[in-house]
Order: sequence, then C-alpha cells, then structure tokens
Amino acid sequence: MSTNPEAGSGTDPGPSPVLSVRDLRVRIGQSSILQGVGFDVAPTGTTALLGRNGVGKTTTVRAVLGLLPEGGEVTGGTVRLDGADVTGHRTHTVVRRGVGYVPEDRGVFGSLTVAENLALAERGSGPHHYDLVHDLFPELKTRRGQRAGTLSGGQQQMVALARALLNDNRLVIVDEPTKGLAPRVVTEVAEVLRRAAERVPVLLVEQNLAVVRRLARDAVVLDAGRTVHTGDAAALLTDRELTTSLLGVGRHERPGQAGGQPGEQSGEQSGEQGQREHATKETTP
Ligand SMILES: Nc1ncnc2c1ncn2[C@@H]1O[C@H](COP(=O)(O)OP(=O)(O)OP(=O)(O)O)[C@@H](O)[C@H]1O
Repeated sequence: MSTNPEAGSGTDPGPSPVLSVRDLRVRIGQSSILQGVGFDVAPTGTTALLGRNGVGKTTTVRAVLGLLPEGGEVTGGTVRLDGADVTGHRTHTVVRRGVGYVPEDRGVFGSLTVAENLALAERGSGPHHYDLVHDLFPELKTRRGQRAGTLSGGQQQMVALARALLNDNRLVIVDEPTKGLAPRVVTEVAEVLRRAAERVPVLLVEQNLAVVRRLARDAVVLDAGRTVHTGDAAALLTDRELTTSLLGVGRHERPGQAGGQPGEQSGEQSGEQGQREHATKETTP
C-alpha cells in the first residue's frame, strides 16, 4: 500500500499503465478543485477511484476526458494515455484514442430502442464489437427492439456499458454506476461490470464499498482534491484504520453529512446484502 500520491498501484511497476495521471490540477471559476491528483490505471482489471462526497472524483474523470464544465480548466499536471500526453485535449481527441465513458446518468436515450442506442454509439468506421456486446449481454440482443426507457436500472446500465464496449476502447471510465439503485439491481450492475472488466480495463468511480470489494484490484483515494492513497483495493478495504481515516467508514454521522459514505456498512458485510438502499426507485427486471 502507498500513501504517495505520485505512486502507481503497488510496489511492482508491472506492465505500463493505460492511463497515467500526475499532479493534476483543475480550477473551476475561482475555486481550486483538484490540487494534485496522481494515479495509474493498470492495463487489465478494475481500478477504483474512491473518496468521500465532493473530493473531486467526477472532476478528475471529466478532466481526463476534456469534459470540464464551463469555467473549468486544467492548470497543471499531466494526463497520459498509453504514454501519449493528452492533457487538456478536447473530448473527441481523447475518445478517439480509445476511451469509453459511462457517465453517472448513464447517457442512455430513453425514447430510443436498445438497437438505436447502440447504433448511435458506433464510432467511425469501426470495428464495432456487436459480437462481444451480445456475448457479454445476451439480453440486449433479445431486447433490441425495446425502448431503453422501459428497461430496469440494471438493464440500462448494460446498454450504457455496451455503448462503451462497442468500440475499440483501451479504457472504459464508469462514474458511480450503482448510485440510486436498489440492492438487487446493484448486484446485477456489479456482475455486468465484472464481465466488462474481463475485456477492457475499467476506471470505476464508486461509493459502494461492497461493489469495490467485489470488482477492484487497485484503489485510488482522493481527499480534498488530492490523491491521498494508492494501492491494493482488498488491503485497503480490510484495513479499518485506513477506511475510517480515508473514507469515513464507521464514523457516526448524520445522513447527508459531507463525510458520509454510501454503502459504507456494506464493507463489513458479505455480498451485497448490507448495501444501503438509495432513495431513487428503480424498476426491477
Ligand atoms: N461546475 C462546478 N462549479 C463549481 N464547483 C464545482 C462544479 N462541479 C463540481 N464542483 C465542486 O468541485 C468539488 C468536487 O466535485 P466532484 O463532483 O468532482 O466530487 P466527487 O468526489 O465526484 O463527489 P460526489 O461523490 O458527490 O459525486 C465539489 O466541491 C463541487 O462542489
């Protein structure tokens, strides 16, 4: 384990990272939002980006993707994809280099069918991996004519991930895929992510620690716009002192307080049984 923000994942340098972020600094308006974010994403498996609410996780992935809101800019640091400097590059450039993105709201068009959602995601002349997508998510084939808005939360997440996997991506970034989902759907989404990560490395922003425990090999923790820890995910999640100090797990806080960690209690329980049910209602399959 490491608390060095500039360190990669673990002590063994291993294979070259697919994504390498160093000392990333971002300002939005007058506020310094990121003040030194650094981590590597390994070329296989899932790397979890963790931290309490508002510490800068979404800003980090949006900075990598060139998707900062108006008034936002990268003021320092570097972002490398497969070794190539893409710091501050426009979104289409980053995406063309092979980065798929599943935003927090999933980006699925509810009034369009599953097939139309996939067709719209096709990038350039391909190749487009329909075989892979249908192999991973056979349900999307049988439901190809169904309007995406009528699917369950888990099925919509399948569509969102399928859109990212359809193209030849080197990395898929998934932002809070289980937020607002009922426990049963969380389990379904976690399984979808597990299958996806067998094919392409995933950078996963996730607050549900049971999901992190199940999926992630590496973990990066942010606090107040900086990387405060990188290392083995399982080791982090079994270290009570670290999860308390870095993630606020186990602290007694009122709901909605800044240090709160959705799903925190799940780290202490088996499977997805202990997950906190989020407020948003979802249709289940
Ligand atoms: N468009 C914006 N304008 C001003 N401040 C912003 C904007 N977007 C985010 N911020 C601020 O940047 C900080 C980091 O937000 P960010 O969404 O990156 O955190 P996060 O770790 O993803 O949080 P959460 O888990 O709640 O999604 C917060 O203080 C937030 O208020």
